[in-house]
Amino acid sequence: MDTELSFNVLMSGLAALPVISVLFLIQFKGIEYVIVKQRWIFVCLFLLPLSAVYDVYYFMRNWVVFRMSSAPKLHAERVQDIQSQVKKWKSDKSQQLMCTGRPGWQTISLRVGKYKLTHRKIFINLVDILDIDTERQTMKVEPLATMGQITAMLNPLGWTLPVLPELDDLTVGGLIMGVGIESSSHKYGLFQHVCVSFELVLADGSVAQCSKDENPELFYSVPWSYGTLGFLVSAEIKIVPAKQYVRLEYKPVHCFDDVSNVFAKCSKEAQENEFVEGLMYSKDKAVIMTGQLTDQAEPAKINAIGNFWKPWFFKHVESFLKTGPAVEYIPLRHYYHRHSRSIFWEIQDIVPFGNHPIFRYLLGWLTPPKVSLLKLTQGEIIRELYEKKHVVQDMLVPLKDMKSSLMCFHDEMEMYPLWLCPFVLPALPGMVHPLGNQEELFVDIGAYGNPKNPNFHFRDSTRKVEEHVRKVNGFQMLYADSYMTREEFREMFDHSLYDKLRKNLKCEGAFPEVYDKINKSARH
Ligand SMILES: Cc1cc2nc3c(=O)[nH]c(=O)nc-3n(C[C@H](O)[C@H](O)[C@H](O)COP(=O)(O)OP(=O)(O)OC[C@H]3O[C@@H](n4cnc5c(N)ncnc54)[C@H](O)[C@@H]3O)c2cc1C
Ligand SMILES: NC(=O)C1=CN([C@@H]2O[C@H](COP(=O)(O)OP(=O)(O)OC[C@H]3O[C@@H](n4cnc5c(N)ncnc54)[C@H](OP(=O)(O)O)[C@@H]3O)[C@@H](O)[C@H]2O)C=CC1
Ligand SMILES: CC(C)=CCC[C@@H](C)[C@H]1CC[C@@]2(C)C3=C(CC[C@]12C)[C@@]1(C)CC[C@H](O)C(C)(C)[C@@H]1CC3
Repeated sequence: MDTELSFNVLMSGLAALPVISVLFLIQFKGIEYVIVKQRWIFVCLFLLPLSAVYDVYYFMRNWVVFRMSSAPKLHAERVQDIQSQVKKWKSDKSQQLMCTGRPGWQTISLRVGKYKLTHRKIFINLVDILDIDTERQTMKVEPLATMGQITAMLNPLGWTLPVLPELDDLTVGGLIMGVGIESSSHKYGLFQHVCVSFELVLADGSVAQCSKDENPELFYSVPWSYGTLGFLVSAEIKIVPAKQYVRLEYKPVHCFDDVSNVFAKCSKEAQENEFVEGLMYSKDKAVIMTGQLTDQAEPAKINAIGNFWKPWFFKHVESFLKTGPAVEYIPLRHYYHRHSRSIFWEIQDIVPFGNHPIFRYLLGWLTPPKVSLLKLTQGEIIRELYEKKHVVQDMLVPLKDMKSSLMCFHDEMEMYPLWLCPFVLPALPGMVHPLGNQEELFVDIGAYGNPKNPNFHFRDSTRKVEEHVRKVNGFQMLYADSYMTREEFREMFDHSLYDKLRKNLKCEGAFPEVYDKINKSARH
């Protein structure tokens, strides 16, 4: 409690600085100019120090929990607490639907769900790593454990997750209930495909375990269900041996056709390539990267890209378009969190000079600002600006349709860099599976930034891309804005098993449907 109090006092103290500078600027330039164009002042003076305080607080809290070895013991108690909250909701005969109590601003998604204001909040305080079983090669974790926390713990022990989505603050619960992907997904599938079992608290307050052998229908329906079948309270996830470095090969490509050809070839070589990723810098310029885990590195080629004074990763990769193909050895954890420091390339809009060596050496150690704090403090003007002039979309399309999909993105939006990440989609039951009954290679095309197409319209252009994705039997990631109607959404995502389970588990009246949580009008 004392720590919480000092944390709050510190936050209020830090708040005073930027308020004074912002007030000073408003005198001369007007509020909108200051908020939008000079966001870096607020970010550098306020959010960066605050993000560091936030990190230190959680680091100390985790350290205490670990020292007291109390996490596994507390798990059962905390699950009981969640059960009693759900049972209380039931006995109240509440008309409200339920959602998790995690505030919308804390999540790694573009918007805040409006339902957080009206639904009954169930507080899930489950933040710990419970067990690592190196014999069975699994780890048991609670849903609020983050990717940063998991790599910090697992990698020094010589283990890692086969699929480790790169932003430090992504949570296990969010990645399972939503979707998680990484550059190893062409080999292992999505985050859900490296999960072995789930433990959930259901709408009647009971606890259910599920895996591919026990309660399989529930197991296959949980991913992409966005908390609408029950509350996740733990998950068992596969782990694999880690090595010290990733041997990363940069392959620059200078022609549109070659982008998809080289990318497809590398993605199909799952035995040779542990990691495959592409960054596309214009219609005909891209760098395709392939990586292998290794303990032997050529010392002259080691590059610790995660050090705060190093250039942003996407800028570093771009330089190979000029200098030609190359190989580097990157420490494993630096590789995993390679896009964290520059929040992919979103940071360049927020701190435009952030990649300048002077900034990196002086203040780089404070970056990145926490996405949650940026979200909390963005205000209405920036929110609207991001809605109308900025795109954040990840479209998952079959690899065979990659070329037409890149063309569609180019025609509708013309925005670069684009993130290209291959993944294998097994033919398993659930909301998301390939059209036939054979596993298929897909690619995630991630577009984050400001479109250059002068005819871009945030709703119309996104709807055209959504239409293309449905046509090729692809999927939209749902953490960003979706403009689909309910019918279009049902056409994209297979609801047959989901509908059956919602009926069996008496979810109507307890949880909203996925569409009611993710559609544009449900979010602010
Ligand atoms: C055997 C063992 C058991 C453990 N058991 C538990 C446990 O029961 N419960 C538990 O919560 N933790 C547990 N931990 C994890 C421990 O809290 C982390 O190892 C510690 O938080 C990070 O230390 P580090 O010096 O390796 O991180 P660093 O290498 O200094 O971290 C670098 C960066 O990683 C990210 N990061 C690091 N830690 C976190 C975090 N906690 N959350 C988000 N991002 C982070 C941040 O971006 C940070 O800047 C255990 C660790 C070990 C080795
Ligand atoms: N590389 C990648 O794969 C990336 C993935 N993402 C996306 O970010 C999101 C994850 O962000 P994060 O902030 O971790 O998660 P969120 O808090 O945004 O949670 C995402 C959804 O999962 C539900 N959920 C979370 N925990 C539980 C739980 N314990 N029980 C029941 N439902 C739960 C939430 O329900 P509720 O609404 O009730 O809170 C919400 O609908 C995912 O949607 C993911 O696709 C983003 C960036 C990169
Ligand atoms: C599948 C993969 C790799 C997805 C990567 C998605 C990231 C690029 C997204 C996730 C959250 C995200 C939408 C976010 C933003 C940028 C793009 C992010 C980081 C920012 C920081 C942009 C600036 C905005 O003012 C605001 C702070 C609200 C958001 C927060 C979420």
